[in-house]
Amino acid sequence: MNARSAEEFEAHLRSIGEKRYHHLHPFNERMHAGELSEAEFRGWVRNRFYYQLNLPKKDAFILTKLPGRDDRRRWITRIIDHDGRTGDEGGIEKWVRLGGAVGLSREELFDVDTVLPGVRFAVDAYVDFCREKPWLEAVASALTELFAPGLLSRRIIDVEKHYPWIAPAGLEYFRARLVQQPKDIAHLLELVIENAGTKQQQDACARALEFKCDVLWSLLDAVELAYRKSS
Ligand SMILES: O=C(O)c1cc(C(=O)O)c2c(n1)C(=O)C(=O)c1cc(C(=O)O)[nH]c1-2
Repeated sequence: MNARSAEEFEAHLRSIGEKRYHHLHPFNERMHAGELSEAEFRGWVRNRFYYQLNLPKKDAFILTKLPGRDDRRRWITRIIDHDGRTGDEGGIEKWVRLGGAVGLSREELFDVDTVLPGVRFAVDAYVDFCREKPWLEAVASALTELFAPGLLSRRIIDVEKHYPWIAPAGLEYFRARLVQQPKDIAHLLELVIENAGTKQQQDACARALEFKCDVLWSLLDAVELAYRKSS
């Protein structure tokens, strides 16, 4: 089979997100409708923090595999965006502030032994995927970011509207991501579309994106199951 054209390939990748991205998950739908209890919201922030903590690690695995210096120079900004550097607190610290806004201490957030088993399983699978797979597939697994800006914009609006007990300053993480994400998305698309030259490589990238949709979906499944009863 022939490889898809660049346009067809990108359209195919986007069609996967339209069907399988976690904006469709019932937990996210309830978040946007204002239906989450405080315990559910707090449970999400606490468990999603494990994902946040692991993003720079999986990006570091990918960094070691990227063949070109220019791409490594661009990729390394993803690690700094989360870990921060002098004068820039970074995304992990912003998530700690979100934790504070929903009543979670720094100690509770960093106590990763209490992360839900399903969340740990999903996030660890993502890190392992990025450690083990060839760089093209590992990079492609981040393509869920293509669909994040729409979700994040809605999240900022709907959380401010429906959850007045959360101080708006706690949402700074999401506002910062909206500024940072376009450069990440441009780089991801460039790397994947220019380097997946064969049908087999394109299919492997599509499967990586599907796998990542499953990671995000499973994370929310675990949170939904654990906290729904306590509400
Ligand atoms: O809140 C979200 O819905 C959401 C989703 C995703 C995503 O689609 O993977 C990311 C983020 N946020 C995010 O903030 C982020 O920094 C990020 C990095 C990555 C990645 O896989 O490299 N995904 C995401």
